[in-house]
Amino acid sequence: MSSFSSFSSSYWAPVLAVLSLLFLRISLRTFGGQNSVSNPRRLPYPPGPRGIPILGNALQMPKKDHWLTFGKWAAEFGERNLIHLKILNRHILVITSYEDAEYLLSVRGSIYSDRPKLRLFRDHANWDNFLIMLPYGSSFHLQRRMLNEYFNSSAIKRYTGLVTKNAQALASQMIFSPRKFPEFNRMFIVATIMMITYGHEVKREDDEWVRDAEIAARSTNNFAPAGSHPLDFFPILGALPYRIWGKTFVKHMEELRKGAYNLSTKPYLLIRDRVKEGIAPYSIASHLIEENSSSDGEVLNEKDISGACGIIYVAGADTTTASINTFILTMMLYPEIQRKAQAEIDALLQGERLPTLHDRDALPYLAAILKEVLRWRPVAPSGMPHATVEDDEYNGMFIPKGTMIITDIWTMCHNPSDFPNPMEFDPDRFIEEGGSIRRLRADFRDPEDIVFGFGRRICVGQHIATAQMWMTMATLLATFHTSFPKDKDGKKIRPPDDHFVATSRHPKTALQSNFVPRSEAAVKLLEETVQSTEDWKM
Ligand code: HEM
Repeated sequence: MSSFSSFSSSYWAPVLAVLSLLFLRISLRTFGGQNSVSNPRRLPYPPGPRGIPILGNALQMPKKDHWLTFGKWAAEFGERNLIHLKILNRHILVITSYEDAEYLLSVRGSIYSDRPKLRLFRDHANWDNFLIMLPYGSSFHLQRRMLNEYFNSSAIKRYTGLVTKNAQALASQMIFSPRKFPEFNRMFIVATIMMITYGHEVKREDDEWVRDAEIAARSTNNFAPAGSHPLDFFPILGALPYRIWGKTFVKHMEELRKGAYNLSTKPYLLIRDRVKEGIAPYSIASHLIEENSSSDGEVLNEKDISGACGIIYVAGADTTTASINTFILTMMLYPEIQRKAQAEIDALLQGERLPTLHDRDALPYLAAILKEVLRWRPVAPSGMPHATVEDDEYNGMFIPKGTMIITDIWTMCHNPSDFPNPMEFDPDRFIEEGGSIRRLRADFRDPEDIVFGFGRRICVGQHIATAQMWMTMATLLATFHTSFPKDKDGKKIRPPDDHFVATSRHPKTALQSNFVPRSEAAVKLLEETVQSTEDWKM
């Protein structure tokens, strides 16, 4: 799901024409309802580019890759690493430094943990129970507690067998279908998610559950960037019939509503029936249903259970898949780094077995590659917006209630003071070597503290995401060499430079890569391991 609200929707043209004629600034405040500013000490807003009356900075907002513009603005205006923008009645604060993000979103978390009101999604399309959309309140706390029980750093140990099995299954597919990495990467990441969440086994590429979820996740793209439709700015417009926005809008709204149903209500009802019949395998959904069932069979908190389970696919599939694709891209771009990682694995395993998650601490160079993949092309470059629930003052600046907070993860990950030569892919930046000792440096800024967001809304799935990434990376490195494929003239087929511009949206074209087994022994070991692996049970 697109994560940032800007002002590029085509729906705005007629609205603006009417607005500029009809609305005075004061009436914007009345309709928007977000701007009841009390600033008795008349403190300044944080610095930022100068806007124009009524529209504010709307026309300066970049159409794409806004994080790059934020970085430039930070250098120009943001000597304090904060940039203030205003679009119509909405205040926006962009935070470009790790320290400020950590302080405001964690230490002052009681003020900064709301989400902007994505009214189109929440009020008009039934996405109101998905954790990622929830306001900071009781449902938010309940769903965080629910998911934390299954995804905290120690809980995810119970998925070790499943994550390992699926990484090995992915690698074994590369023996026969070396050109289909993107498809199988996605399938096996989703297989883990579906098994953990619903106990559903994904066996084929065209699995019905995956297809439904995929269509549902895609239906959000018609309204990207989320929060940018006139309905989000002026809820009063919601009283008008949808057809005033055109036929396509009506169709896209139907798809969005169906998407919400297919992602949360449909699988929930199915698992609830199975629990009642006593035939549901253990899963997050079945366990939550059992935990919340009263003695007369009624299930409490149904909306929260279905929302918490539904968000796992939306938030976890694209992000993890895209990160692994970025890893493959870096291995093709930097073959010497690939060889160094393989040498580290070979030295530990001696070709006698495949890696397991227990080997993580013993392979510091691989850990460094994982961190560098997350940093170099963060999949959520401007995070998910937070919002403030009350007025705040920070370093002599005023931050009004209802301000949308953008964490500019891209700029933080490319800050040259923390990461010298930030555009270089250089895992060695995290490593110290001396004699026969190689270990992760203790004194570096850890990208894992940035890319998963901040404070009370920090990513729920960060531990399972890095476990899936690590396991896939280690297994592929142990068994295959990957390189750019060549065209009929022997020229390397490289994706365009902006292929992985780092959003969790899908890449423009499928990543082509050429997987060649490192040796016959590696293939034999892989096949034997896959055959001897038993079905996984939670
Ligand atoms: C490499 C993979 C991933 C990355 C980089 C990532 C990154 C993020 C970021 C930046 C946020 C926003 C945090 C904030 O608001 O400050 C987030 C939220 C979230 N993530 Fe992830 N994520 C990843 C994988 C996953 C997975 C596998 C799951 C599922 C288990 C997941 C579940 C969530 C949920 C539920 C939220 C919303 C939390 C809330 O609103 O309170 N993520 N993630």
